[in-house]
Amino acid sequence: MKIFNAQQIYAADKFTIEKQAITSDALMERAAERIFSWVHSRLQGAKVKIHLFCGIGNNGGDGIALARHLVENGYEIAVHVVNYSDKRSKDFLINLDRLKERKLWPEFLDSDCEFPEIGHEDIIIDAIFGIGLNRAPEDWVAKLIGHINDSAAFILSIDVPSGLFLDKVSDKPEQVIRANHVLSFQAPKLVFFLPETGVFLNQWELLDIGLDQEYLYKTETDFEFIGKPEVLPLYIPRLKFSHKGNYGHAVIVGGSYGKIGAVNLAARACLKVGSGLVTTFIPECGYIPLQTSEPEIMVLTDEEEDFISKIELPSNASAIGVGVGMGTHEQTVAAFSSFLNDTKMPMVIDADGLNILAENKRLLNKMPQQAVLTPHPKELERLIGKWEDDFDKLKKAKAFSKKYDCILVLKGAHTITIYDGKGYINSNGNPGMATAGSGDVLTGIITGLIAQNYPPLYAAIFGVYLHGLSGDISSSENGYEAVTASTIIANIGKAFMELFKRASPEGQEQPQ
Ligand SMILES: NC(=O)C1=CN([C@@H]2O[C@H](COP(=O)(O)OP(=O)(O)OC[C@H]3O[C@@H](n4cnc5c(N)ncnc54)[C@H](OP(=O)(O)O)[C@@H]3O)[C@@H](O)[C@H]2O)[C@@H](O)CC1
Ligand SMILES: [K+]
Repeated sequence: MKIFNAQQIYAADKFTIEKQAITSDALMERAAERIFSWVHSRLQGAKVKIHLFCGIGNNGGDGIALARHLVENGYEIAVHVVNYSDKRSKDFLINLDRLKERKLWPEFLDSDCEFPEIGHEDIIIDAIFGIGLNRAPEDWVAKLIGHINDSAAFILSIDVPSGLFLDKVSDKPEQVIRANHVLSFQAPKLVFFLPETGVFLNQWELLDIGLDQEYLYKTETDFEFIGKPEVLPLYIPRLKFSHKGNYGHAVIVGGSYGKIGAVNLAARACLKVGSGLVTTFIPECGYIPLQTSEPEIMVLTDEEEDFISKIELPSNASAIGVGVGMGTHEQTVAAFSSFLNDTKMPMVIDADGLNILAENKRLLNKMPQQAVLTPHPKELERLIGKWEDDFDKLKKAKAFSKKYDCILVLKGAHTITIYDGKGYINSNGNPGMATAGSGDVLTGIITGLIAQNYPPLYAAIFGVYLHGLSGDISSSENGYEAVTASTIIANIGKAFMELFKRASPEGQEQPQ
C-alpha cells in the first residue's frame, strides 16, 4: 500500500473533485459520514459525552460536519472551536453554518479562555490540526493539547493526531495529541511508523473516502506499507519435479567462542525457509555442538579454535549470510576483508560483519552488488553516522544505500527496507521479538531466500514480513515474554501457511 506525502494527498483531493465533478465540501461530507458510521457502529447511541475539539481548517471542518451527524442521531456533544487563526477554510465555514442551522452553537476557545472540563469517561474527537500543520502551535494551543492529553478520556483523532507534523519531528512532544485511535483518510501516513512519531498513537485505521483510484495507482511514492497483498506476489512456488539442488546452497559464516548459537539460529532459519542445502563456516570450537544438534546442517571449520581467521566456502555455495556472532578479532577482520575481495556472491551482512564494515569503511566499496545489510539502530549509526531525527535517518540511509548499491534493512518495530530511493515499511511483528537471536533468525531467513533465487530486495522485503509473521504466531501461542528466536524459527512453517489463507465471506481465513 502506498504511503503518500501531504502534497500528494492535496493533489489527489483536487484531482478527485475535478474528475468526479463534486464540490470539496461534498468530499468533506463523505469523510464525516465515514467517521460517523465508525463511531456510531461502536457507540450504538450510548449516553456518553463526546467533546469535539475542532480547528478552523479542513480538519476542523471534518469535526464540525461530524458534530452535525452526531447531534442528529441523539448523541450528547460539546463542540469547542480552537480559534487559532482568523483564516477559516471555506468548507469549515459551510459546515459551521449547517451546525448553527440546527441550533447548535459551538464554544470558541482562544488564548485567554478557560479550558472545558473533560470527564475521564468522556470521548474526545481531536480535529484541531490535520495534515496542514506547518508550524508549532501557539503556547495556548499547546496548553490545550496538554489539557486534552491529561484528561484520561479516550481520544479519537481525525486523520492524524493534532500537532504531529508529517515531515519532521516536533521538538516539543507536549504539543502533540496522544491518540488512542486515529481514523486516517485513504492511506496511512509515514509518521505512524517511525519510532519518534509513532509513539503519539496507539492504533490507526483507514477510512476510504473514494479518492480517485487512477491518481492513487499512478502516483509514485517514496514509501510503501508492506502487508500480505504486497508479499504474496513475491513468493516463488516450489515445483513438483524439483530436487534440493534447485533450492540453492546457503552458507552462514560466523560464530566465535561463546557465540556459536547465533550461527545455529541463522542456519536453522535458512533451512526452514526452504534452502536446499545449508552449510555453516565456524571456528573449530563450534564443530561438535552444531554437528550433533542439527543433523541437516553441514559444518565447515576454521583452523582456529575460537574465532574465524580464513573464510572458505563450499564450491557450490549460492548465497552467504555473514557476521552473526562472529566477533571482531583482528584476524577475523583480515579474513572478512580478503573474503570481500574474492567473493561477489549474493550476501547478507549482519552484526559483527556490520561492525567490521563500520570500523573499516574502505571495505564498503568491496561489497558485492545489492548486498543486504541488516543493522539494528546502533549498528546503523556506526555505518551512516548520527542523525538529527527519524526523517534525517531515512534520508541518510537512502543516500548510503545509493552510494554503495546495497539494501539496508533498518530493524525496528516497523522494519524499513531501503533500496533505490524507496522505503518498504513492514506491517507485522511485535515487541516479543525484541529478544536474543531474533536478528540472527532474520539473517538466516533472508540468506535462505536469496539462495533460492529470490532477488535480494524481494528476499529482504519478503523475509522481514515472514519473520514478523512467525513472531506474531509465536506470541499468539506463547505471549510476548516467552517469544524466543527458537519459537520464531519453529513458526516459520505456519507463517508460510498463513500467507496462503484467504478471507472467507464471514471474515474467517481459509487455506487457498
Ligand atoms: N484528501 C483528503 O485526505 C481530505 C482531507 N480532509 C481533511 O483536511 C485536512 C487538511 O486540512 P487543511 O489543509 O485545511 O489543514 P489543517 O490541518 O486543518 O490546518 C488548517 C490551517 O491551519 C494553519 N496552520 C498550520 N499550522 C498552524 C499552527 N501551528 N498554528 C496556527 N495555524 C496553523 C494552516 O494555514 P496557514 O495559516 O498556514 O495559511 C493550515 O492550512 C486533512 O487532515 C483532513 O482532515 C477532508 O476534509 C476531506 C479530504
Ligand atoms: K487531528
